[in-house]
Formats: sequence, C-alpha cells, structure tokens
Amino acid sequence: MSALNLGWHCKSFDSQTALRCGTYPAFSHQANALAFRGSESMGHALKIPFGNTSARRRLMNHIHPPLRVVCVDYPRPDLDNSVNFLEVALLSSSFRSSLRPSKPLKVVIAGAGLAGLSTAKYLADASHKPVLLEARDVLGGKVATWKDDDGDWYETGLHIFFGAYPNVQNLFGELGINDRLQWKEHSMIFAMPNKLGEFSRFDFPEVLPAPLNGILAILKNNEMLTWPEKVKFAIGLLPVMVGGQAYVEAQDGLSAQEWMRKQGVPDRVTTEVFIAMSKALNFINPDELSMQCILIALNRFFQEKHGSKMAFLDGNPPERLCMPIVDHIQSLGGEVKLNSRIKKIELNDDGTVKRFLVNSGDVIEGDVYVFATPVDILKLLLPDNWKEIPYFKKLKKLVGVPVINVHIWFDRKLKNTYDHLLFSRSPLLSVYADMSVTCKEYYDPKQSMLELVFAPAEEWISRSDSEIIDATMGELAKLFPDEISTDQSKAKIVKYHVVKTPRSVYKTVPNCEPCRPSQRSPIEGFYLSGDYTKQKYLASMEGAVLSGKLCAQAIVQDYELLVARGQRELTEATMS
Ligand SMILES: Cc1cc2nc3c(=O)[nH]c(=O)nc-3n(C[C@H](O)[C@H](O)[C@H](O)COP(=O)(O)OP(=O)(O)OC[C@H]3O[C@@H](n4cnc5c(N)ncnc54)[C@H](O)[C@@H]3O)c2cc1C
Repeated sequence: MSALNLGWHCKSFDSQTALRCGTYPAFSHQANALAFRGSESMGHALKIPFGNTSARRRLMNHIHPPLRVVCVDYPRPDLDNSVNFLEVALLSSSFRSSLRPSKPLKVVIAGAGLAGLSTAKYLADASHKPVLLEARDVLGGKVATWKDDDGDWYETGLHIFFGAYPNVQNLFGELGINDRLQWKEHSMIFAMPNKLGEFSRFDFPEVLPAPLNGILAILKNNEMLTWPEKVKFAIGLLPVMVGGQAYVEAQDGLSAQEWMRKQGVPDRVTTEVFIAMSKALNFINPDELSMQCILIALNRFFQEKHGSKMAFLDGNPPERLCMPIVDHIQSLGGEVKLNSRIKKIELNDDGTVKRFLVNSGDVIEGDVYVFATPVDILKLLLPDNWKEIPYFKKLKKLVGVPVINVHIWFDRKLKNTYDHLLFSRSPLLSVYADMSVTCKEYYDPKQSMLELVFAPAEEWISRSDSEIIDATMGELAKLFPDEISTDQSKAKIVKYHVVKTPRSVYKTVPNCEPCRPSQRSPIEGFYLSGDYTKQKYLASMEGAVLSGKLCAQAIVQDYELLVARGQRELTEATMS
C-alpha cells in the first residue's frame, strides 16, 4: 500500500514509513490491531475486528493523541488494510493536511439528504471538490422540516438517534456539535393497550455491560411477557448467538412472523413486542418485515452497552445538523445548491455519464457523478441502456414504503407522558413523543406538541388530513384516557400538520438484501449513496451517513482510474 494508491500526493509524509507495519503491542491479542506508524508520530491506522467492542474501546483510550481516530467502529472484515488506513487518514486533520490528491476531482452529487451530505463531506475532507445538487429548497431529505406561519417546526419524520450509531456520532464529533444530541434515560417504554393510559418499561441498568444490561431489562419486565414466553423467545434466539452474523444474514428470506413461528416462539411475543418494533424499524408489520432487519437491530442493542440508548436532536435537523455539514463542505471549497433537481442523466457513447441536466436547464459536468436520491427516484431517471444491467435491474425490488408523520398542538400540557420516545402499540400509530418536552428548540412549558408516526400507512396515504387527524385522536384517547377524547371535550387541538411520504425508506421485505447495490456501480465514474445501498446498518440515518462515507471512500480508492479516465476523454475530445 502506498499513499499514492489512495489518490494522494504525499508532501511531508514518508509513504515508506507508512508501510512499516507492526502489531500494536498492548492489544494484539484482544484486538488484532495493526498499526501503521507515521514518521513524525502522526498516527496509526487501525484494523480492529468487527464486533469486538470492548477491545475497540480499550484501544481507543490508548490511541496516540495527535490522531483523532473517530471511526474505529467502521472497519469491516471484507475490507483490506488500506481501507482502514484511508478511513483514519480521512478523518485525522493533522494527517490530512499533509496529504493532498495531485488533482482534486470535481464530484457532482444529486440529493442533499444525509447520504449526499455525508458523501460530500468526506470527499471535501479528502480534498476533492463536491458539488451537491438538491432538488428541493430544503436540506435533509427525510429529515427535512418546515416552519409554519407561527414559527413552529413540523417534520418529515420523528427522528431518534441510537447509541449504536457510531458513524453519526463520529460525524457530530467531527463537526463539533456533540452537545446537540439530547440523550434520554436508557429505557424503552411501551404503552399497554389493555391497561389504558399505562406504560411498561424496559430499564437498562447503567452498571452492567452488554448484553447483561439488556437481559436484565427483559427479565425485570413482567408486564409484557410471561416467564415461559421469555424462555421460549430466548431458546428461539440461541441460533443467533451461535451462528452470529452469518446466521443473521441467512434469515433475510423469512418475515419476522415466519421466523418466530419456525423457532417455536409464541405468537404473543410477536404481538406484544415485535409489532411495535417492526413498525418502528420499517413502518410495516412483522408479517411483512424481513427477520434479518430485526436481528440486525437486536444484535446492535445486545452487543453495545449503550446501543439502545436514545437521543433527540435539540432542534430542527436542517439547521441543527445539515447546515453544519454544509458549512464544513463549503469551508473546504465544495458547493451546495438548492432548487437544483436533476431531470436527466446524459450519457457518452460508451455508456458513461456525460453530464447531469438540471430542471433550470443548466447542465452540470464533473469528473465523477453520484446519485444520492431515494432509490425510487434513481429508478425513474435510469438511462434506458443501463436498465438491463443486473446491478440496476435488481433495484426493481427496492420500493419506498409509505409513512405519515402527524403533529398535533394541544391547548394544554399533557401529563401522561415522558421525556422519551414512546411505543404506542396502537393499530394505527407507531412511535410518538411530546416534542414540547423532549426537544430543546420545541420546548413549551404550557402546551404539548405530540409528534406521531402513523404506520402502516398504505391504506391512509391518500386520505385527507382531517381523516388522519380524527383517526389519530381515536388512538390518543386510549393513550391519554383522562386528558384526550375524540370530541375534544378534554384537551383541544390548537392546530395540526400532517406530512405524508408516499415513498420513504425502502420496504425491507424478505429477500431484498441481495438487491441492495454497492456504492461503486459497474458504470465507470458513477456511484450510488443512500440508506438503501449496501451497508451494515438498516434504512436509517446511520445507514445514510455510512453509505456516504463508503461512497466517498470508493471514489478515493478509484482515484487513479478516474484521473486516467478524465485524461482519456480529454485526449479523445482534442483529437475529434
Ligand atoms: C417518518 C420517518 C421517521 C424516521 N425515523 C427515523 C429514526 O428515528 N431514526 C433513524 O435513524 N432513521 C429514521 N428514518 C429514516 C431516515 O430518515 C432515512 O433513512 C435517512 O434520512 C435517508 O437519507 P438518504 O440521504 O439516504 O435519503 P433522503 O433523505 O431521501 O435524501 C435524498 C435527497 O435527494 C433529493 N432528490 C430527490 N430527487 C432528486 C433529484 N432528481 N435531483 C436532486 N435531488 C433529488 C431529495 O429531495 C432528498 O433531499 C425515518 C424516516 C421517516 C420517513
């Protein structure tokens, strides 16, 4: 490996020294860490086996101070050392400043959701020039929000950050905005449909490591599952513990409900716990959701002590999260343009991308092109002669799932609520929160604003807002029996906003995992980013951010190829 292979021209860093590879002595056993040592102690590049969290944490505490190794969680067994090295180098500011690509690439990216923003951010970090084009007048895609005439925010979706989101947390750290995550008590709180107005909690004890904290949280909760049900569920989960990741991946062919039945887990476990979990994870029920999706989430929660700990952003995501990313991109010479909808991908004779056509009539050319739009949009814009390529053909199975986000402002402060996310366990609703309590910017001492995810929404997406609000009030009357009634004789609605997303994250039905594309497409110079692309997290903010990082990484890895391609095109243009 040499730094040049990664598309960098070394100025003050001796690539030969970088090649000197030794085992990091204190942790070789536990972590099998490989260290590449820079000539001026600039740092190490680390390879740590996937999943070994305690070794990783110990290692983090001993890393040489000049190097901010912010992504040690990222390395994957299928990636080689150079990728881990690159990853660290990308994020270490002292290291980065000593390494520059000999010719920065102009990378045109469609879509400023978290995936597009992350792609642009990490490309800018690697000294390339991203040009990020967003169709709408708002940043963030599925985390976009709007201000109404009273100055109140309403959102595309109620968003929760988990402890098991290392790439998101690294991003916050790199931007210096860690304090914007408002962490809540380490608990999961479920409404009790048979005891109106009551809740049941799973409390994760702080003193215990994972998975003991999770096991104890489940054992201590006797309101939702009986002891025989817990035992049968634990037995059902044994193959996951024995088979690990390979077993988890092999369960993609089964729905959650099918898997539970196959493992002899009583249906009541599905009804009590996994309807709520499926709806929270993918806005669908367990008879539709791939079991792999649930097992991935459970694995993260059981492997990491704070994996299931939840945080709310302290305000609206476009300003509190997306803008700092944009500022960062622009400070490094990148560009971000709103109201720039790509309407056509124009091709060269050899089938590679010539340019993007924008709705304004502008044409945008670059050295490299990235699509970071939802998969449904990509499919609509695919050039005809790409459609039969298996990589693109497989996308047919990935289809966005409908979901509705409801906001209701009441004339009073509701009491039967917590400073936390709540699982409604209602037929029409998924999770909800009183945002006037949970989120600093939305704080209101006098009035509650409930934000609720309405799912599954297939049958409701085309109904009127007032019908949706009426149905929501019917469910709220059960969650707040003393405070809310459908005729509004108790708490009164001051106003509401309903945001419908007919195609949100891809519907994670059985057998769609093999259809998820890698970030590097078979078309030279064309890449994909987005939560639906291949990465080990689900369709989530973490998945979107990681996909952007992987996309930037693929481009940096392909640097020499991409430069050579640019030169070839230049020569051909000159000759013709
Ligand atoms: C209701 C709801 C609740 C959610 N809750 C959570 C949660 O609690 N935790 C969590 O981790 N995740 C949650 N998610 C999922 C999370 O929001 C997404 O996984 C993530 O934001 C997707 O990011 P993305 O960049 O891949 O896609 P998007 O956010 O969809 O970004 C794509 C961007 O491309 C733009 N675009 C589209 N067409 C074009 C075009 N032709 N030209 C240029 N730009 C274009 C879009 O406008 C958009 O900005 C939730 C999602 C929803 C809908």
